[in-house]
Amino acid sequence: MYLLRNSLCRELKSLRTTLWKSRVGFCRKAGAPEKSSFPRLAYGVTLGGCTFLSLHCLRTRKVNVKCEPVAPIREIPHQFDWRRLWSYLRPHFLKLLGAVISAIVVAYLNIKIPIFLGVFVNTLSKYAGIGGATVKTTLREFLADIQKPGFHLFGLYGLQSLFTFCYIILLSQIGEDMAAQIKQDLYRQIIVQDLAFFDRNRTGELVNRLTTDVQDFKSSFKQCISQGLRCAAQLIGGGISLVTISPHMAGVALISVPSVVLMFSMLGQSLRAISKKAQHQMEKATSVCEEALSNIRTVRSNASEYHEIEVFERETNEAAVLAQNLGSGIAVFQALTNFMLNGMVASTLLSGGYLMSTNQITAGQLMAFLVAAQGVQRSLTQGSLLLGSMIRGLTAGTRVFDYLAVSPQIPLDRGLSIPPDVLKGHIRFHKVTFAYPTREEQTVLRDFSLILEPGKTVALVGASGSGKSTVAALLERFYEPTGGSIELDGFNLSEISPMWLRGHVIGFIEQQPILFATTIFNNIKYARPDATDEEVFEAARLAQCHDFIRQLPDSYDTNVGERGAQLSGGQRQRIAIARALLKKPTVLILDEATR
Ligand SMILES: Nc1ncnc2c1ncn2[C@@H]1O[C@H](COP(=O)(O)OP(=O)(O)OP(=O)(O)O)[C@@H](O)[C@H]1O
Repeated sequence: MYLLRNSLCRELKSLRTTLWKSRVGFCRKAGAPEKSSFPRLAYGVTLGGCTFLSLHCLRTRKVNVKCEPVAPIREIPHQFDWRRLWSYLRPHFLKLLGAVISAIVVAYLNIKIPIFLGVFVNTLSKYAGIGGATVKTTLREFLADIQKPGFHLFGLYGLQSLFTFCYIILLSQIGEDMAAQIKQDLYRQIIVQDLAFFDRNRTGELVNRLTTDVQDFKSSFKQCISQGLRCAAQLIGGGISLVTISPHMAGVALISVPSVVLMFSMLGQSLRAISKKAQHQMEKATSVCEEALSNIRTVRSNASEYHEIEVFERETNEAAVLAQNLGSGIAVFQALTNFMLNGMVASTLLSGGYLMSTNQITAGQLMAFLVAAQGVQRSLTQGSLLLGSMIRGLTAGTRVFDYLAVSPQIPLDRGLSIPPDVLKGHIRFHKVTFAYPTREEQTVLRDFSLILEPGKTVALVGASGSGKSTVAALLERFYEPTGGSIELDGFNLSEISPMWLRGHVIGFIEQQPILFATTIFNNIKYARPDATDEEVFEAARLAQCHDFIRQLPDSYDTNVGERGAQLSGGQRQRIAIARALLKKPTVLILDEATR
């Protein structure tokens, strides 16, 4: 303990000396005269479990500005938000209209084609059994006769292909644009959320929203518009042409349609609930593997590989069972639909045969009727298949839109910034009370008061879990106090823009600093992308990491690996310190950054 304390003191002293030497650079940033600048440059609010004690816990004058208690995160809706969907579709309205019209035209042509096919077959059937005429006469007559119905039929086939091409290409463009926009909005929405949001939601789940859910939603949207629209139009049109060709046979054939529609709605409801559960479970399984893989060192050092495999297997098996339940539901639905549809065709043939035997309809009419009935049957089969995709899409869409509807309690860029000549770095915690939003029943700070004078190095000391990091987190405005107030140079922190505060005032080095999987140079520059190379090197020198970086084979271009895994813990911390120093912060917080 004693040694640890001494070594920490040494670290802090050396850092303080370095900072002292660099005071000129910091002064300029703060816009203050060079001589008096160091005091305002930094509070090293060193937050350590066993560091030396220099805690100012003062009861100070009453403040007027009172922080509002943190409101609970807004309840998110769980109904599909059609209005939001429309907001994404509106910019593509013309294309969507084009796609819808093309799909309807295709459906209309699909209805018309059997009728023209019937005429075509009737013309062909005239030549059945002609053997006495000369080949030449027969061919000429045949060509003259068949020309018109043939031209119509092939014309319709051509148009059908053209409009199919149109709606597919238009829907593909709309779907891709919309998915990209949703992804971007979702990412923008997620990344600005309060830390409480990230305390509540696992990374794997969030990544799932951005990838799988958006993908599912897009595919389902495209399918529903193209096939769904075509199915519906064909169903209606097919029904009309069946009635037109033969009302009697149509009556027999369409008898099963209402029951299929009824089944659609009844089964759809329960299938959607199963789908929601299955997707949630799949997400859970992904989170498990994401967490294990991203913390592979911890898994390995605890020899927990087999345990992780077991957990993953359990979660995926559960997901598979739920997915199978969904599949079974869809299978039952499709089997019933097929049975009804086949029954419909068989009864149509029976009644058609009878009508033909009594000369009430021609062979061409029966042919036309059968093709139209087949179209209706195909539409219903496709509709039942579509149902699964639609359920998946609606569930995924609901989850994506739910997240889009969540707004952060602490908007990132709203609030005031203190002019450089006013900014001194005087900090005051006044009777601060705080409980983490995810654990409201546990008060971490109660009536906590603290004054931090500019130019002082203050250490907070306390047992593990006593709230030292929490003080730093509140100063960073990661969370809002539930009571009391925090002031920076007399301004209530809750009125100050968090973005400005974190970007210009506070340099924060976390307890376990994380680096990005890029070069050391980029990691340091991350804090200030506009910094010059020299400034980056200078920050590294201040953090005493310049020398060891130079000794690495690729020097500043060394890739640090995922989360900085290819560096030692101490090296990671020093690079994180350099990153914080590059901002030339007015207040520097070291949360046991140099253990
Ligand atoms: N994100 C969080 N959500 C809920 N509770 C939290 C969260 N972070 C910390 N806590 C709880 O708040 C209390 C204070 O935690 P804090 O990290 O401030 O302690 P600390 O004094 O910095 O501890 P240490 O010296 O071990 O770093 C602890 O009981 C901890 O369990």
